[in-house]
Order: sequence, then structure tokens, then C-alpha cells
Amino acid sequence: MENHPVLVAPSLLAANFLELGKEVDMVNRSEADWFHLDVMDGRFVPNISYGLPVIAQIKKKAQKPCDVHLMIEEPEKYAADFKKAGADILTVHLEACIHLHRNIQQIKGLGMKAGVALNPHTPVGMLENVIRDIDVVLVMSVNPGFGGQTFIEQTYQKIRQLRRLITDNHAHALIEVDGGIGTENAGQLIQAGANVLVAGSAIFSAADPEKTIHALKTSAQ
Ligand SMILES: O=C(CO)[C@H](O)[C@H](O)COP(=O)(O)O
Repeated sequence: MENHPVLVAPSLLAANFLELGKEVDMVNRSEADWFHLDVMDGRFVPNISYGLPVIAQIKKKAQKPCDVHLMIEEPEKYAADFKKAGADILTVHLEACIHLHRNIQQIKGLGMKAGVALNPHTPVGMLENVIRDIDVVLVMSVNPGFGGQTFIEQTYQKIRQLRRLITDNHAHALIEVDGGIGTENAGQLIQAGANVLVAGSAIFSAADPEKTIHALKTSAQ
């Protein structure tokens, strides 16, 4: 069993938006580590979620870092706006960036942690030349665009490969996994080398979301 701390990032995509303030309070009270905020543009992914004004409102109440996952084309056009809205960690998709190295430098230059997300079909080897520059690798364990999808089993092998790439390059990036995660697969993901578990439906559809967050936090024990 790996002995690095497990971080939990509830995905507000699955929250009750009519009660958003209460959902943010719940995450603040819980053992969760980050707010995971999914931005979709209807172009990079076949869905549209929420954007800058909603994130700015969440930021006013959030007592934990805001981890913003951009599922959008041309993310470089909006990086400064997401910084202003309150993003602490800004993740762009490798598949959406023609100049990934430049995009990473832009995010860090704006004072945010830089993340790079990989779609399920994208090999981890594509990160070899930037792995030392980034703070987070977001491994999508479903095809991005929707919550509530089935976890892709191939993800375990991908996390093991990524852990090797990080170790071999003496890099510090955290491995974050997103999609179809719950208490049933959390332990195995941590064992494979993941650091951060993103969960939407498993947390916000649970009878007791705080208890589920606790179960995810302690899934490696
Ligand atoms: O990025 C996402 C979708 O693109 C969501 O964060 C992810 O799917 C989490 O939702 P769930 O835990 O319900 O699968």
C-alpha cells in the first residue's frame, strides 16, 4: 500500500445547484481537500456546464482550494479570467493544447498550480517533456463531459505507468483521477499510485456525503 496522503476533491457537477451554498458548506465542513469545478464548453466535450460567474460565487464561500478542470477549446484565452474568478489549480486538456508547454507557463505565471488532463485514449508518455513542469496530472477514468459514467478499468494500468514516469523523471506532480470513482474502487486507485480522488455522484447522491468523503479519504487504510 502506498503511504502518501489521499486527497479528496468533490466534483460540484453532481451538486444540487438550487442549494449550492449548502453544498459548499458541506464540503467546507467535511474532510475533503479541494473543490473540483468542471467547466465544459459544448465544443471540446459534448456538454455545457457552468463557468466564471458560478466559480466566482463558490470562491466567496470556499475554505479549500478550487481545482478548476477546463474541458474547453483554446483554454489560453480564459486562463487569466479563471485566476480572477478564484482558481487555485487550473487544469487544461493536453488534447486541447497545441502549445501545451506555453499554456503551462502561462498558468504558472498567473500564480496558479498547473494541471494537465488526459482523455482515456491519450498515452501517459505524451507528458514526458512537461512532467517536471506540472503540479497535477488529471487522469480521466471516463470520457469527459458527463458525471455518473462507468469507470474505465484500463485506468489502473495508466496510473501505474504515470507513477513510473513521475518517479523516473524526479517529478513532483500529483496524480488525480476523475470519473466513476466511489468507495468500491478508491482503494485500488490509491494502491496503483493515485494521490487525488475526484468524485461527484458518489458523494452528492450519497445519503451521508460527509461520511462518503471520510470513506474515500481512508480508502488506502
Ligand atoms: O469531469 C467530470 C466529467 O467530465 C466529472 O468530474 C466526473 O465525471 C465526476 O463525476 P462522477 O464522479 O459522477 O463520475
